[in-house]
This record gives sequence, structure tokens and C-alpha cells, in this order.
Amino acid sequence: MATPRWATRGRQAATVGLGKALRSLPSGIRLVIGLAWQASPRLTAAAGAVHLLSGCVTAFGLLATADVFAALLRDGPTPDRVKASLPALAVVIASYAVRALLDAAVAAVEGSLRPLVTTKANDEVTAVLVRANLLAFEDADFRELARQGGRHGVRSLDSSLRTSATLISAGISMIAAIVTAGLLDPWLVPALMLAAVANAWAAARVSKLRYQHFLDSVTRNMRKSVVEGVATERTFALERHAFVLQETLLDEYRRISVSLVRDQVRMAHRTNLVQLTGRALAGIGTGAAYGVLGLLLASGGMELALAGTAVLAMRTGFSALSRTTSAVNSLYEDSFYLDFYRRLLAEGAEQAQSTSGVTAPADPERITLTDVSFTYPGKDEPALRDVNLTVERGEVIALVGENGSGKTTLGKVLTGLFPASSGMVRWDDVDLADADPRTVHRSIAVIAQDPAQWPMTARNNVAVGRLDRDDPDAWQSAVTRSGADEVIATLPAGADTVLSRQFNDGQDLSGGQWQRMGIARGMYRDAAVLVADEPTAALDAKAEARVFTGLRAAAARRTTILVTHRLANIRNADRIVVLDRGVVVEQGTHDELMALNGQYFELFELQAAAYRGDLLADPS
Ligand SMILES: Nc1ncnc2c1ncn2[C@@H]1O[C@H](COP(=O)(O)OP(=O)(O)OP(=O)(O)O)[C@@H](O)[C@H]1O
Repeated sequence: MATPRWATRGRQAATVGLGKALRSLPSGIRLVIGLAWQASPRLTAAAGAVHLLSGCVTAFGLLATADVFAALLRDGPTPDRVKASLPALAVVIASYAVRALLDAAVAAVEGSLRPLVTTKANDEVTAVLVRANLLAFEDADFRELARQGGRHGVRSLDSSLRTSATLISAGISMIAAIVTAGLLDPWLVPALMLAAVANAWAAARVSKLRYQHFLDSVTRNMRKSVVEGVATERTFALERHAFVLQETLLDEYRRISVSLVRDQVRMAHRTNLVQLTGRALAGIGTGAAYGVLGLLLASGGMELALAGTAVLAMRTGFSALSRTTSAVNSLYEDSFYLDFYRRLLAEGAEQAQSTSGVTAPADPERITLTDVSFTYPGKDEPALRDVNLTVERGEVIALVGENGSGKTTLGKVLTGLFPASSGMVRWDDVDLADADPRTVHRSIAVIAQDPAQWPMTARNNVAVGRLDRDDPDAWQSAVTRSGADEVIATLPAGADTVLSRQFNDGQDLSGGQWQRMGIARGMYRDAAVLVADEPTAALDAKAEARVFTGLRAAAARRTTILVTHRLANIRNADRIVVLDRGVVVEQGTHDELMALNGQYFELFELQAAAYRGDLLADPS
């Protein structure tokens, strides 16, 4: 499995220097606060204000405590000293009370703001995916980025919001403590800073190790989830059992799990070592701070009262320091995942279905392809090469060719579902590259090879083909021509039966029955250009004959592109286009192509021989 594009770029981010990485933190905080502001400016401002206030009150309480110490340790009778300390003591008690109230306010504001922010972030991710063009979903990297950005990214946004708030109040308390200690004696500051830097270094290093581990295991985790899927999901259950693959899959699942666990343990050892080093250095800083204090006291450089305040400031400083470093640590770690979210929105915007003022003709007289090539994202080989083709209104064009020759792709390019990589697709005079895709798609109906199984009622499974049409007669006609009426007749609640096993009273259908629903949907849409891609592959012979009669009856009024391997069904097509490895190699009517004695002749004769029984005849 190749490493996804976004993970390769992430690896570059994980190898940048610590300083540069820490400098990138504010952009993460900006993103989170920006999103919070968009979600609710009022609550964001309130959250900022209460956190700021809470930090200031802590600092104020600390300074008031210094006054209490100063009053208590002054010369004179004890009752006088206690009396003198009372105003400062009242301020300390008041600061505790205000702090408790502010904590409650913080909880209330955050409780309201955080769900708004995550809802907004989820909404943005969903909107980006809904608005992405069809081709984006063919790009495996984009699909994986959507999964990671939507899951890790949004979760990180939520936790970043919480930690940004903690960082503000803990940061203010820490600065207050350092300033207080510095005012008492400047020598205390470098010692405190050593502890702060050691803690920050260890925290950031651990985050980086964790992120690197995440990137190293991305591909294996994807592989594990694929193996888990094929080993446990219903879609693969039949073949898993029939081909006795259960134990093999379980072995593979365990093999990947063991390798992941091994790396996890290795990472845990490395992070422990880093944390131990950080703590040792922080311990040296703390020891040095107390050493400085001891020296100052011993040499008479500081009074006992001030030393008491210094101890208090240092304790407050260390506690704020540990909260600050843990906040920085988690913000730093989240910043990597926030990047997924940011990148998903950016790539999603690039992949967004374009909008333009150019309207495609609703019922084109002619569709023209000039030197059209198309290459799937991430592929080197084009699926279509220099295709030139003209389709007139009312024509039935059949696309034939071996598996992988490009028939489905050509159907999508003709209808503007995929943009040509080079060359030009025109509907009358309009180049589809300039047209608003929605105006193109409004005029097309697609009967897919593997139709979507919409989890809704049978009635709506057909009606979803054209939501703006409320025409029971047309609905009935589409259902009858496709043979879906026979499917609906067997359902317990008829057309009102929900077609999904996710619901208690829901029901699943067979492959052929789903295909009939898909055909009915395409027919109900009644669009000017119809692409039917192997519409009857899963149908029985009777249903197939019925569908082709229905398609022929409707064909006179529209342009029909038919992809099929069953050549007997397309003898009457106006034109048959033969594709070979993305190139149009033959085109003409059935009789013309048979006379040509080329690829079509060969394919047709092979199928005819099978019907005549020649293929299985004993050669002897
Ligand atoms: N989503 C995709 N991503 C990358 N390559 C693709 C994708 N879909 C198809 N291809 C490749 O493009 C080529 C043409 O595929 P296409 O589905 O158009 O063939 P087809 O003629 O319709 O085949 P079939 O008869 O099997 O349905 C094939 O080589 C296929 O492997």
C-alpha cells in the first residue's frame, strides 16, 4: 500500500525543528478561535473575557497573599500583626470566591460554545464533501484525507478549543508568578525558566514522537481496517466462507496488529525516556530556585516575609507551568491533526464542483467529442485516448469492447460527469469545460451498472430520480417498463416498504431486483440524454427483453448511450462504437461492422457461437 499524499506531507511537518513547530502553534489557535467566532461571536468573547479575568484574579490573589505574609511577619505584637493582615486576607478570600464563580462561568460558556464549534466544523466537512465533484471520489488520497480530517481533525478542534482556554488562564497565572518572583529577586527567574523550558521541551518532543508514530502506522492501520472489513463484513461473508478464507484473514489481521503493537510499545519506551529527561531537568531548575532562595536568606539578601511570598509564587508558578506545558503539549499535538482539517477544507475547495454562468443546452441536438483523453487521478495510463465522436439527438449509440476498454468512462465524459483531461466535449456550441455542471446534469439520466441502494421506500427509490416531478402516471409507467412493478408487488407494504436492512421493518432486495429499481429511477427521470451502463446485466431474460422494449420506445425522444456486453441487444442500435484500451477502433451499424470483419465481428461471433452451442461442443 502506498503512503497517502497527505501523510507524506505530514512527515515533512513532523521533521521540522522544535522552535519552528512551536511558532506554528498560534496559527492553530487562530483557526480554532476563528471557527468559534464564526459559530458565536458573543460566546467566544465571553469565553475569552472570563478566562482572562480568571488568570488576573489568580495573579491578584497571589499579590494579596504576599501582603498577608508581609503583615504577619512584621515586627510587633501578634494581635496587631493579625489585625494588619486582615484587609489583605479579605482580598485573598474574595479572590478565591471570585475565582470559583469564574470557574463556573467558564464551564457554562464552554459548555455552550464547544458543541456549536464542533457542529460548525462537522458542517464544513460535510458541505465540502457534498459539494466536491464526482472525480474527487475516485481519488483514494482525497477519500482518506476526508476520513482523517473529518474524524481526527474535528476531534482535535474540540480539544484545542478547551486547551486554548486553559492556556490563556494558566499562562497569565504563570506570568504573574514569574513577575512576582522576579520582583522579589531577579535570580529566581532563570531557575524558574529552566524548569519551564525543560517541561516544554519534553512535552513537545513527546507530541512529535506520537505524531511520527501515527504517520508511520497510517498505511498499516489502513491495511488493518481493510483486512478487518473483508474478514468481518457481510459483503464478503459468502466468498469468505465458500473459499474458506476465515483463518487466513484472521492470521493477516493478527500479523498487522502485532507489528502495530510492537511499534506502540517502542514508542512508549522512547516517550518515557524523554519525559524522564524533561523531569530531571525541571527538577534541577526547581532545586536551583530553592537553592537561590536559601542563599538569599542565609546571606540576609531577603527577608523571611518576602521569602514566604517567593515560595508561594514559585509554587503557583510551577502549578501554572505544568498546566501551561500540558496545554501547549496537547495544542502542539492537535496542530498536526488540525492541519488535516485545514487541508481537507482547502483540497475540498479545489475539488468543488465549479459554478459558471454558462448554461448547457437542456436538450442538445448534437454531442461532439474532439480529441478527448481522460486519465483517472493517481493513474499514469489514460482510460480514454484521443476519442472523436459525434452523437445526434434521437440516436441510440452502443459502446462495446472488452472489460476495462473505457466504455463506462466514455459514458461519464460524454455526460459531463467527468471532465476531459484534454480535448473538448461540446453539447451543441457549449464546451462542457465552461458550462455549469448542474445545468449539464439536469439533462442527463444514468442507469448505473451497480445502482445505488437508496435506504428509503421503494416509491422514493424511483422518485429520487427526479425530485421536482410529482407525476404518479409517469412513476407507474417507469416502474412497469423496468419490471420494478413485479419487485414492488412482492414487498410486504408494497411501494411503501423501506428498502434497507438498517431499519426494523426494512427489506433488502436481490441484485436483479435492485437493478430493476435503478432502471425505473433512470426512466422516471426522463432526461434528454440517457446513459444506460449494463442496465440488464443482473436481469433474467424476460425482464431484459421488457427493459429493452421500454428503452427502444423512449429512445426516439432522446439521445441514448448504451453500454453492454450482450451484443444481441444492440443489433438495432443506430451506431455501435467499439473501444479497445481507451481508443475507438471501429464504429458503424451492426451490418457495417460485421462486414468489416474486425473486433466487433469477432466478439459477436463468439457470443453467437455460444448460443449455437459451438463453444462447448466436443472438438473431437
Ligand atoms: N475509479 C477508477 N480509478 C482508476 N482507474 C479506473 C477507475 N475506474 C476505471 N478505471 C480504469 O479505467 C479503465 C477503463 O475503465 P472502464 O470502467 O471505463 O472500462 P469498461 O470498458 O466500462 O469496463 P467493463 O466492461 O469491465 O465495465 C480501466 O483500465 C480501469 O482499470
